[in-house]
Amino acid sequence: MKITGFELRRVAMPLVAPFRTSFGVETARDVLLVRAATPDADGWGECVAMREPLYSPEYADGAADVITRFLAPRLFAAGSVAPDRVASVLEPVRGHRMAKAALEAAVLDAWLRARGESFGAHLGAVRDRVPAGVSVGIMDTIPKLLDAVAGYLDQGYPRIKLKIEPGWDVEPVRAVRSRFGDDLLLQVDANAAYTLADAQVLARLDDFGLLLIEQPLAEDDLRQHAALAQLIRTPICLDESIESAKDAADALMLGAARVINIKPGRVGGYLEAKRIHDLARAHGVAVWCGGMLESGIGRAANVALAALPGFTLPGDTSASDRYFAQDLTEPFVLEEGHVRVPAGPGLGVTPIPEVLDDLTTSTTWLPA
Ligand SMILES: CC(=O)N[C@@H](Cc1ccc2ccccc2c1)C(=O)O
Ligand SMILES: [Mg+2]
Repeated sequence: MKITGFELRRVAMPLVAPFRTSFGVETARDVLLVRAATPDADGWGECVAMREPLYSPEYADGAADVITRFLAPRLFAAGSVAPDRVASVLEPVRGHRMAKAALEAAVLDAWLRARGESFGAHLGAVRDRVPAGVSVGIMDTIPKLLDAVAGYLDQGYPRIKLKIEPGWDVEPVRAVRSRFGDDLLLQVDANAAYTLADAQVLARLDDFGLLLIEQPLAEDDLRQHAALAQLIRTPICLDESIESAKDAADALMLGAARVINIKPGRVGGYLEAKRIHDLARAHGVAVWCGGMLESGIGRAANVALAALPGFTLPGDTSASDRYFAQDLTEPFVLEEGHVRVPAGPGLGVTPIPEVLDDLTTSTTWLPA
């Protein structure tokens, strides 16, 4: 695929409500979008890096810089690049997986639009809609948490994920479980806030029949997660720790995880995400699609990925209005607890020009 250039866009998207996790509070999404310009079609990719390197070492300005100075030039120098060659062309540049994932997704989207093939069809989707879970932030009080959960259940969300941290864990989970009953699909996400010394507290969560506990320990604590797995009954799911299929293989072999949260940006792209899906499936291990508060661009690709057969748990593929009053694309809506997989060529969605222009804070054109 001949690339004539990449456009980098920064887009400021206010959140409908502050979103608090163990690593901080977000009130707006600072999105880095990549548009791949080719003679046949334009393609879009979303870089999921946060504005600050609080979830992982990448951050939006850094991703824009590494794309501008090191990644885009390599793709231009490679001449015509097929989507499944992008990762190997960029491999000599160490790390920067979220930046690389955005470029690969934009090239893949352009290539698929030119061929009239959907993202889902290309990845191997077997469903035309996927169940959508919702991630609920840390709240000031338990009554406020219960109100928020009640609101999401009223909207029809089939799975609730609660952010936890030391001091906000057993009691909120106990309150949600006792208020909404034992049949509620309920899980927690610590975003690496605990250490092995907290095993006793984490073991108290075993009483609540959780689907999983996500990333209780540090992202480089693979051995410690394997030790924790011997001390608690709740299945451990890894997020931040899994940056490649190799990491997934290590985690499964070590017994550090029984479930994997797949985030295409975190693992370097949708093609690596599919490889992790295939590996987990071969081991009989469930995966689900995580979320990074993506706009409709990243959300469309995530929903297509979540339609693969091994995605047997609801993901954080919430409707657009979970985060944004106005999405960049036609909004993803919740219908009987599911969101539809776009069926059109490529992502099947495109940014709404007037919305994009209204929310864009900067645009950079990188000519081939
Ligand atoms: C839906 C969910 O919980 N996502 C992440 C955490 C997270 C939280 C806040 C974010 C703010 C800006 C960008 C990415 C973010 C990711 C997770 O699963 O761990
Ligand atoms: Mg997580």
